[in-house]
Order: sequence, then structure tokens, then C-alpha cells
Amino acid sequence: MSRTKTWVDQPSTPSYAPPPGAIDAHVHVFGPEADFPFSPKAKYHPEDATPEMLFALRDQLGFARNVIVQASCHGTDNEATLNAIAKSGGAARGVAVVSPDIDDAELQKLHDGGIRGVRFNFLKRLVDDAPKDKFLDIARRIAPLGWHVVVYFEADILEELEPFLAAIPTTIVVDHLGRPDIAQGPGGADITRFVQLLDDHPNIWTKVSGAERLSPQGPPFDDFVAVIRPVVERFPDRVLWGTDWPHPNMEHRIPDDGTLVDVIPRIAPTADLQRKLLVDNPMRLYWPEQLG
Ligand SMILES: O=C(O)c1cc(C(=O)O)oc(=O)c1
Repeated sequence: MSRTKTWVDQPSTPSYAPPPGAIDAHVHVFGPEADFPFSPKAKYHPEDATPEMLFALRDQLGFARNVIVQASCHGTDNEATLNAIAKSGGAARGVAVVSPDIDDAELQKLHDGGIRGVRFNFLKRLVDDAPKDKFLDIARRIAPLGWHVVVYFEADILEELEPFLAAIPTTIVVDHLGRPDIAQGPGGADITRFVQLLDDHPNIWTKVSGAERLSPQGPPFDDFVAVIRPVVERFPDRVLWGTDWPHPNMEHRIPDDGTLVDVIPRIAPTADLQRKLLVDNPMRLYWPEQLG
């Protein structure tokens, strides 16, 4: 498999300045492969996207902290994510992917390394299987640590997944809004069903990220803004935002991270909404001990 590069080296500097303490709550690191080899089951083989590159981007975009989400290409070996968190000097925490047979000592080691959640991935193009019963066992075991569950799925399986989501005893964060079809517009079936899910389950949050993945129109993402801004306004205390750098699998539509940041004030049009989205909400999940 040839190695893919999915990010721009010199993104534009955004016009929008995030508030002090802003958290980019969905990023990944890839490798470096020489130190942290990719999983033999990985569905893509990326170039190295290192912690140093991530922190330079964070500073350029005007963010203070990151949440590093274990990428599928590293399987259940979280060492690359832990390495990046350790190198951040307290400015990053993370979400791990764990094997169902992980023991308590290993979970505690992840906690000590800054992990505060586990990710369950249901995308067939990214993982071979997604065993709901085993995921539920994991969810029950991480609950006492104060962790939450991050779930990545596509809109077509939402209905089938709802009983599983309802059985999870922790906060749940849905990646990239469960990938609604943005072309359906603001009243579309996908986003309507997703909003209903959040109405019905007060413990379900969402990342309002993924404009570059979900918008058929592309920059400046007017179609994404029209569909997603009502979601931010309806659930101001249950939304997170992230660049998704280094944008796995986006080699054919590589986004400019500065342009993505400029979407924020359009989906969260007031300073109050922006502070909740970028600071207060992610702090509650990832750095709760630092809240007054
Ligand atoms: O849609 C994707 O391809 C994708 C992949 C991964 C991953 O490989 O972990 O993470 C994401 O947030 C999105």
C-alpha cells in the first residue's frame, strides 16, 4: 500500500480567532511509523503526521489544546496517541481504541497517560468488525473511570444502532454528526433523525465537525452551515468541534485547515455559543478537574 498524504503543509491562517483556551477536540496523529508502526489491519497507510506537526498547526490556528483521537490505522495499540499526549506538556488528552480483553491495569495506564474516552468505530471501510456486545462490556468497564464513549457511524445505520446507544451508561459523543447527507438540506431525513436522537437522549453529544467530508459543495461550506447551525443552536451544551487534522482518507479532497476554522463562527454565531463549543464543553469531558 503506498503511503497517502491528506493535509496541506501550509494552511491559511483563519480570519476567525478562537477564544482563549479553545480546544480542537478531534485530531489524530499518524506514527511516526519508525517508532509506532501501523496496525497490520489498517485500511490506509498514511505518511507520518507527528505530534510536532500537530502542535505547530494548533498554534497557527489559534487553539490552546487538542483532543487526540486514536486513528483506525493504529488499531488498538494506543502508543502513538499516548506519545503525542505526553509530548504536549498537558495541552492534549485523548480517546483510545481498546481491545475487549484489555485488563484493568492497562485501562489505568491509559488514564494516567491522559485518555478520557474510548472510540467505537462502525465504518466498514475502516474496521473489519464492530461487535456491539463487546463494545457494551467495554462501556460498562470504563464508566467508573469517568470516561465517555465516542462513536463513529454513518446515517444509514442510526436506526439499527439506537438500542445499542441507549444501553451505553456514559456520555456518548458522535463523531462528525453521524455523517448525515447534507445534500438533503436543513429539513432532511438524516439530520432530522439525528436531532431526534439527541432530543431523546440527553447523554448524547456530537462533534459538529467534518464539513470537508460531508459538504458536497466544498468551501466555503454553505450547505454544511445551513444544516448544522440549527444543531449547535439547539444543543449548545452538547457540541464539540475539531479540525480532524490530518484528515484520514481525504487525499482526493485535501482541506485547508484555516478555511475549516472559518466555518466555526458561521455554525456558532455568538460569542457565547463559540465559548461553549470550543472551551466549556470539551473542558467538561477532558479536563473536568480544572473547572472551578
Ligand atoms: O472518515 C474517515 O475516513 C475517518 C477515519 C478515521 C480513522 O481512521 O480513525 O477517523 C475519522 O475521524 C474519520
